[in-house]
Amino acid sequence: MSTIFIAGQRWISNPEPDLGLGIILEAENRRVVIAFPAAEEERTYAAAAAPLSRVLFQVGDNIDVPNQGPLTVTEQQEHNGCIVYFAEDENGDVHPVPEQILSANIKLSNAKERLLAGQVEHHRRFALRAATLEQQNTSQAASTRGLLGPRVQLLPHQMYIAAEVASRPTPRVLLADEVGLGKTIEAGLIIHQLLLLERAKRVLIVVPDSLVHQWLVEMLRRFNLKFSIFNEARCQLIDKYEDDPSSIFFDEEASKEQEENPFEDAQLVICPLSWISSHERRQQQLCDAGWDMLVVDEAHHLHWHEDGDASPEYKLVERLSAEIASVLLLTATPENAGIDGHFARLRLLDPVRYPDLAAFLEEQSHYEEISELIQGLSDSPDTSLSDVDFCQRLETLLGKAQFSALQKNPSPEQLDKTIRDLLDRFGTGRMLFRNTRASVGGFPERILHEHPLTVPSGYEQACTTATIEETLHPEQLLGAAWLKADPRVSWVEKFLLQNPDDKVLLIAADSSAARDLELHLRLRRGIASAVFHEELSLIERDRAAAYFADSEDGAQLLICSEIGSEGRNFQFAQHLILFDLPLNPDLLEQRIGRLDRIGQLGDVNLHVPYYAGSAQEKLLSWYRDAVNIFKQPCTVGNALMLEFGDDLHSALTKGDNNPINDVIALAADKAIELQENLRKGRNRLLELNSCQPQRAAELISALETEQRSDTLAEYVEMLAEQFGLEHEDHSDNAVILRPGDHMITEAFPHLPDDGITGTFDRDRALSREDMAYFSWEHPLVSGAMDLVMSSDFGSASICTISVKALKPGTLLLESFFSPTLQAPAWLQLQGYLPAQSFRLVTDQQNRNLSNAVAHSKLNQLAQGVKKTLMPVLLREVRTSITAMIPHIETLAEDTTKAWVKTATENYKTDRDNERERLQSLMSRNPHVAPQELEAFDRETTLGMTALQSLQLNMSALRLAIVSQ
Ligand SMILES: Nc1ncnc2c1ncn2[C@@H]1O[C@H](COP(=O)(O)OP(=O)(O)OP(=O)(O)O)[C@@H](O)[C@H]1O
Repeated sequence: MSTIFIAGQRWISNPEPDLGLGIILEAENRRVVIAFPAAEEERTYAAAAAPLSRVLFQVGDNIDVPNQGPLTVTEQQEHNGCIVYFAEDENGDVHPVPEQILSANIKLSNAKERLLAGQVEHHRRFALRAATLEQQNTSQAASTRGLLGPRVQLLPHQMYIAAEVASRPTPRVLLADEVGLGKTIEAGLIIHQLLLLERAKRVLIVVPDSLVHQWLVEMLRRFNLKFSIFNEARCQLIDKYEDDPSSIFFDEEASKEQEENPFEDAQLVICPLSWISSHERRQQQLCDAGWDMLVVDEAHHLHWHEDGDASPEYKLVERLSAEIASVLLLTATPENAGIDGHFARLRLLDPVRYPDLAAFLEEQSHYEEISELIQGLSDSPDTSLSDVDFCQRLETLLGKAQFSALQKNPSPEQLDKTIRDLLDRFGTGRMLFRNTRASVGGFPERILHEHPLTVPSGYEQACTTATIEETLHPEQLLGAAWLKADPRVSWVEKFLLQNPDDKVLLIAADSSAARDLELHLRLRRGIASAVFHEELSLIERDRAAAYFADSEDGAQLLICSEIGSEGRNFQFAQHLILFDLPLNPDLLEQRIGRLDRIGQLGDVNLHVPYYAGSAQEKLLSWYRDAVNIFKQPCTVGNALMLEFGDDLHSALTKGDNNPINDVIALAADKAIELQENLRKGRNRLLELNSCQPQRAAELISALETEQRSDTLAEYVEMLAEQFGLEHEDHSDNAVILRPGDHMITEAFPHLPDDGITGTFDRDRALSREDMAYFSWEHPLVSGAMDLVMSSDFGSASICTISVKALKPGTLLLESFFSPTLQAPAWLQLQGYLPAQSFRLVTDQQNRNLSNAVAHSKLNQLAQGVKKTLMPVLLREVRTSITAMIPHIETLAEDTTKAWVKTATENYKTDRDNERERLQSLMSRNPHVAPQELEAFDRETTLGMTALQSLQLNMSALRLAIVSQ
C-alpha cells in the first residue's frame, strides 16, 4: 500500500509538539514509526491516522543544523520524497542540507505565518485559545495539579501524602496507613498526578486476585482512569491476533523476528498477583514491556527472609522494582509477617538506604533519640542549638559541614531541611507513610459483643490430641456433621433472624468452612446470603460482593474466608461476626478493617460467638485485655506476640485460667510500655513524615478556591459555542453537553453520542455518581484543551477596537509565547519553568504595553473584521506588522533568558541537595558503587543543557487595529 510517509522525512507531532522534530524511521505495513531524537522518544502509529504534520522549510526560512551557525534556505530540491535544502551561512557560502541532518530542536512560528498570510480566525476563537493558555499556566503553577479532578472527599492525610509523594522526581514509597484509611485512594491520587504531569505514561498495578475489579472500578469512577485487566486469556487473545496474517495487528516482519509483547498493548494495566507470579514467560514479558510506575497492593504478601528465602511474589516485585523508576507498595500491616519482611519491602524501594537488616534493627533502637532531636529543632530551635550536648549529638549524625551550616543560619528552611534529613537518614525514612485512626480522627466506635456458647459434646475429647489451630476451629474437630453440632451455627442463624434488616459480614479463617456454612444457611434456613473466598473466580467474587452491597434486593449475609475478603470495601455493613479468631493480630485487624474504614457511618459491632471456657474464650480475652484490639487498631500486637507468643500458645491449651490470666496481665503492662515507646519514638517520626496538617490545610484550601471559581463553567460554555456543542443548564452548577448539528470536529473528546451531564460541585459529584465531575482535570475538559492547543485553532486573529485614548490607525500586537523544553520526559524539567506561556503586547513604536493593555479588555473591545475587507486591511498594515514582529520576538527572548536563569539555578539547588543525600548515604553504605554518583552527575549535566536550550514558540498572535 502506498503511503505518504517516507523514511528520512521530518515531521512533527500535533498533540506533542514538545517532542521536537521527528524523523520517519519506517513506513511499512500501514504503520509508521517515527523517532524524536530531542526527547529520546519513539512513536508508532497507524499510517492512516498518524497525528503528524510534515515540516517543510521555505526559501528565506532559518534552519538549524547541529554544530553549524545559522543557515537561511535559498533553495529546496526533492529526492525520492525527501528534501535537500540549499542554505546560506553568515559568510554567504551555500551548503547542501539533507533534511535528515536538521536539528531535532525546532522553532515553530505558525501563528506569525498564518497572520501574515491572512489565515485569521474570529476573535472569540483567539480568546478561547488565550483562555486555554492562561489556564495551562494556572494549572502548572498550582501545587494541586492532579488533585483537583478525582471524585474524592478532600481528606487532609490523603492530600498531604499524594502531594508530597508526587512531588518527588521518582516516588518510591510504602503507603502503610492503617486499614481502611484510603491507601487505594492515595495511590490513585499519585497515579493521577503523575499521568497529568506527564511524568508517567505506563502504569502497572499488581494486586491480589480478589481486588482486581475493585481497583478497576475505583480507578475509573474516582479518577477517570481506564485500566485494562491482563490475564492469561487476554494475553493469548493478543498473541493470536498478532500471529494471524488476516488481523489488522499482524506485522509480518515483527512476527518473523520476535514475539510481540502483549503487555505493550495497553498503557494502564492491572494484573492479578497469583497469575503473574506463577507464570515465568508472562513475567518476562511483563518486565520487558517497560513501565514508568508500579503499584503493588497488599504488599505484606511479599515474603522474604534474611537467609535469602523469598516468595515468588517477592521475587517478581523485586525484578520489576529494579527496572521501574516509581514504585508504590501498599499495606496496612507492614509488619504482618515479621520485621524482616517489613525491612525487605523497604529494601525493594531503596536498597541504598536499607542495605542490611542488622543495621535496620539497630537503627530502630535510636528512634526515640532522633525523635527528641527533631522535637528540639521544631519546638525550640534557639534553646536546642545553644545546648552543648544537643549540638554534639546532632553534629555526630549530620556531619561537620551540614551541622555548622545549620548553626550559622538556623532559618526555617534550613531547620526544615535538617528535620527532613534526620527523618530520612536516621528515622523511619522518607519512604514510609503511616497515618493512624488516632491521627486522622472522626472514626466510629468499635463495640464488642461476646456470645458465650455451650461446648458441644465430643469437642473437649477431640481437643486432647488436637493442635492449637484445630482447637480454635472446632469445625475441624466435630466431624462431617459439624454444622449440626456446632452451636456457633445455630447462634448465627438466630442472630440473622433477629436482625433481618441489618447487613452482616461473617469472616471465617477457612474457605471450606465458609462454603459449608453459607450453603447451609442459604439452602436449609433460607437466608439471603453469598459467599466470597479465594477459590471462586474473580467474576464470582465480584458478583457475590455486589449482591451483598445491593441495598434493596441484596443479601443480608456475606460469608468470607480470611484471605478472600482482604482489602474489600464493606463499610455499608455495621455487624461483623468473627466466626473464629486468628492467632495473628494483623489478620484480625484486616478483618475488622472491612467495616471500620472511611465511609463507615455507624458504630462497628464486633460479634464473637465462642465456646465458654475453651481456648477460644482465652484467645478472646487476650485480644480484649492485652492487645485491646476490639476498641482500637492494634499497634503493638505483633511485638506482644513476639514476646509472649509461646506462653500464649501454651496457656491456650491449659485447662485452668491462671496461665492465660498471667500472660494477659504481663502482656497488658508490656503493651502500655511499648505504646509509650512508640509514641515517643517511631510513631512520632511516622506522624511527622505522614502528614503535616498545615501543608494539608493549605492544599485543601487551594483546591476549594479553585473549585469555587466560575472560570471553568465559563470556559465550558466558550468551548460549546466555538466547537458547536449543545450546552444546556441542568440545575444549579450542573450542565448538559451534547454533540451539536454544526460541530466543527468529527468527534469531541470524551463526549458520548447521547451527551453528558456534569456538575462543577465536588459534593454533588460525590453523592450523584450518575453525573460527571467537571473540573479542569476532567478528560472532556483537558481533551478539549489539547484539541485547541494541538492545532492552529484560534492562533491568529485580526480585530478592530475603538478606544478614545488611542489614535485611530494605532496597531497593537498581542502575542502568547510558549517556551518549550525539548528534553526527555524522565528528566522532569517542566516544573522548573515558571509557566507554560507568557503574553506580550507592543505597538508600532515598539513600546511594551503588556501590563497597560489587559487581555480581558481587548476581548471586551474586539470587533470582528469582515472577510471581504481582510485582504485590503492586511495590505495596508503588512509593512508595519512585519517590522513589529521581530521586536516582540526579541522581547520574548529576553523573558525566556530570565526564565532559563531562574530555572537553571533552582534545578542546580535541587540536584545539589539530592547529591548531598546520596553522598551521605554512600558514606554509610559501602554497597553503593561510585558509578551511581557519576550517573547522577551525567543526568544533572543533561538537565542543565536542556534547560539552557529552551525553545521559543509563538502560540498565538492577534492584531488589534484602533478604528475611528
Ligand atoms: N477521599 C475519599 N473520598 C471518598 N471515599 C474515600 C476516600 N478515601 C477512602 N474512601 C473510601 O473508603 C474506603 C477505604 O478506602 P481504601 O480502600 O482506599 O482503603 P485502604 O487503606 O486501601 O484499605 P485496606 O487497608 O483495607 O486495603 C473505600 O470505600 C474508599 O472508596
